Amino acid sequence: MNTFGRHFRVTTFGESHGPAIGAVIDGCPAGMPLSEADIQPMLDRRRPGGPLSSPRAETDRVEILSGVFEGKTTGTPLALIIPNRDVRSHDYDALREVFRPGHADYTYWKKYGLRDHRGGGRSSGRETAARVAAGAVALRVLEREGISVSGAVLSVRGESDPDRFAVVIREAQAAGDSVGGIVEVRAAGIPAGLGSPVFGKLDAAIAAALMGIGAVKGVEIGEGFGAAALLGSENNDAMDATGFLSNHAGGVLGGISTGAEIVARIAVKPTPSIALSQRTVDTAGREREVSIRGRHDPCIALRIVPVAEAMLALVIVDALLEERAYAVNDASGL
Ligand SMILES: Cc1cc2nc3c(=O)[nH]c(=O)nc-3n(C[C@H](O)[C@H](O)[C@H](O)COP(=O)(O)O)c2cc1C
Ligand SMILES: C=C(O[C@@H]1CC(C(=O)O)=C[C@@H](OP(=O)(O)O)[C@H]1O)C(=O)O
Repeated sequence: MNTFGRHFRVTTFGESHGPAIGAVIDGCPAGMPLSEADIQPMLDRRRPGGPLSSPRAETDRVEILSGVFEGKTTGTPLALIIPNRDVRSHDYDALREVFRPGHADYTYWKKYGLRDHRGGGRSSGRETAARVAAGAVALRVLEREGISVSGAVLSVRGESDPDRFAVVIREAQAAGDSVGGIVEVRAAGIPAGLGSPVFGKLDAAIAAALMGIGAVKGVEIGEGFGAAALLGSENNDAMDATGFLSNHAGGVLGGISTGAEIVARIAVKPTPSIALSQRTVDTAGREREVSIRGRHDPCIALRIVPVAEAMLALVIVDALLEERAYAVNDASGL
């Protein structure tokens, strides 16, 4: 499955070491001003090449190929393309027959009987550039509705002082290792009433979207796992005439938005590709030792923030457009 959403449908395409990656969006409302300049800043936030990320030098320049006429969306499919500029695929020859522990090599091999060993093909975090491009378009739609999305790294390997993140990451990297972290995403300005009551609950859709990002191993909404240790009187969000007095629910009750901020957190695992020697097997089932070279993120949590924002934006825009599809026509008098 390479398509996400029902009303604002996003298909991503491309491999990490292919000529390009990109996204096709079907269902974007017509008449919205849109240019590459609306998408590029979010892609720049995700781009590799920073001091604490993979040194792969990608410019990640997006081009809109279709769906915009005279600066406005036409309501027809938007095609966004991002060329891959720095693949260096031969650096990955040693991995052709070896499964990297913690990566998707073994499962792709078992499922498809072949695999693109050059940076993992579509299992690469590189694919998330395409999601971010689509998410940036979703955010343009949401902005016009007064909805905003933001994200932040809460901790790295249990350390919650942002001034210590770089130290913790560099320490692990120097030892040939990697670290994980926790990231929070929020959406504000959400109207009450988005989502479905039974199947397709808004919180379920958010969890699936966030868990659908590589390296995400846990999702919680609002109080999340912490709610299990609270009393009902502590966890309930009491109300007065002005609205909710707290937001333990994280903005969703019964699968439907409450109108309060949506708050979700994700647990991001340590980067699987590490320089330390690890035991594995090859495609012939022989036992091997592997020490992974190449360009890898020492801490994916730092890079995942715009990706998580993009996925949350895609869920919300989809729920918003679904709501519009079923909206009562007040003018009809029915
Ligand atoms: C933005 C981003 C960057 C990533 N960078 C790397 C990386 O440099 N090296 C690596 O081994 N995995 C990296 N990953 C993680 C793998 O893509 C992921 O662990 C792999 O596909 C297996 O999927 P799973 O962890 O969800 O089971 C990255 C993921 C994301 C979302
Ligand atoms: C290229 C990106 O991240 C990549 C994600 C990734 C992985 O295994 O997920 C492995 C590395 O790719 P390669 O080994 O081909 O350099 C990262 O650089 C990107 O985020 O744009």
